[in-house]
Amino acid sequence: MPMEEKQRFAIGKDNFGYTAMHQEVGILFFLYVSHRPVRPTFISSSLDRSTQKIGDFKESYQVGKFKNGKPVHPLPTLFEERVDELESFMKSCHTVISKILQTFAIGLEIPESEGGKNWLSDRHAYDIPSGDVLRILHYPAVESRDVDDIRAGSHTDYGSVTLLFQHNIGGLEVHAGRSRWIPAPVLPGCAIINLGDCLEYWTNGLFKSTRHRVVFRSDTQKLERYSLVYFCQGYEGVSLDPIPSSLVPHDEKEEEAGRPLTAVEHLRMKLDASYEYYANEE
Ligand SMILES: O=C(O)CCC(=O)C(=O)O
Ligand SMILES: [Fe+2]
Repeated sequence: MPMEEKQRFAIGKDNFGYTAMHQEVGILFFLYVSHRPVRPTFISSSLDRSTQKIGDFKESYQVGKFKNGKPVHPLPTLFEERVDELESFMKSCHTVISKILQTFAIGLEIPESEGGKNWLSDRHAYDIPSGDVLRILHYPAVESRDVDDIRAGSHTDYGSVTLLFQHNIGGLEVHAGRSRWIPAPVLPGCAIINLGDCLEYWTNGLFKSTRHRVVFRSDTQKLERYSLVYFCQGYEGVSLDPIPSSLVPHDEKEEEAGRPLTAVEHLRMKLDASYEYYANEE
C-alpha cells in the first residue's frame, strides 16, 4: 500500500486504520486491581520503557466488524476490493470464538437460570457494537538491530479471546509461569488462542490474560513476517463484574462499591496507554 494511502487512513481514537512502525508499544497493566472504573494512573501500569526504548518494529491495519455486509468505516482500495473475503474471514473467526466461549461457560458451570452455556457468547454477539477488530500485521525485515529491539513488546490482549494466525515466520513467545518465555511455533493449519484481560476480570483471576511478545530471531530477522489477529471483545457497555459461577471467586464488598468497569472503558484505558499519538493529540 502506498505510504500516502497509509497516512490517509491513520488510526484514530475509534481504533480503526493504519499504525506505523514504532507507533505502538507493548503495554502491561497489572490487572485485577479493581472491577470499578479507575483512572489509568491509579492502575499500576508499565509501558516497559526500560526494556522497550522505541516502539514495535511493525506496522498494522485494523478493520472493524461489518454491519449489514458493509464496513463501518472507509477502507483503502486494497481492502475495499476484498470486502467479501474480509467479512467472511472475520465472521468465521467470530464463530470459532463463540464456540470457545460456550465451552468456557460449560466448564464454569454457569447455571441455566443465569444464561448457562450462552452467558459469555450472548455478551459477544456479532451484531452488537463492540471493540472487535481484525488486525493485519506486517513486521519488516531488518538488516541490523540493537539487542533490545523487539518486533512486538510484551503485552496482554485487551479483549476476551484472540485468534492469532502466524504466517510462516515464528517469533511469538508466551510467558509461562512467572519468569520463562516459551516459543509458540508455527504449526501449519493451526491458530493460536489467547485469552485477554476481559476474561481475567470476568473470572476474577481464575483465567489468566496471557502475556506474549514477538521477538527477533537471528535466523529470521532478515525475513519479513506477517500475521493476522482477530480480537473479540464483549459489547461496549457490558459489565466486567465476575461471572455467576460458583467456581469464580466473588468479592461481595467490591461488587457493592459502585458501578462496575465496562469492556469499552477498559479498552479506552489500554489504547490511551499504548499509542504515542494520543498523548500528542491532547
Ligand atoms: O504477530 C503476532 O504473532 C502477535 C501479535 C499480537 O500479539 C497482537 O497484535 O496483539
Ligand atoms: Fe497480542
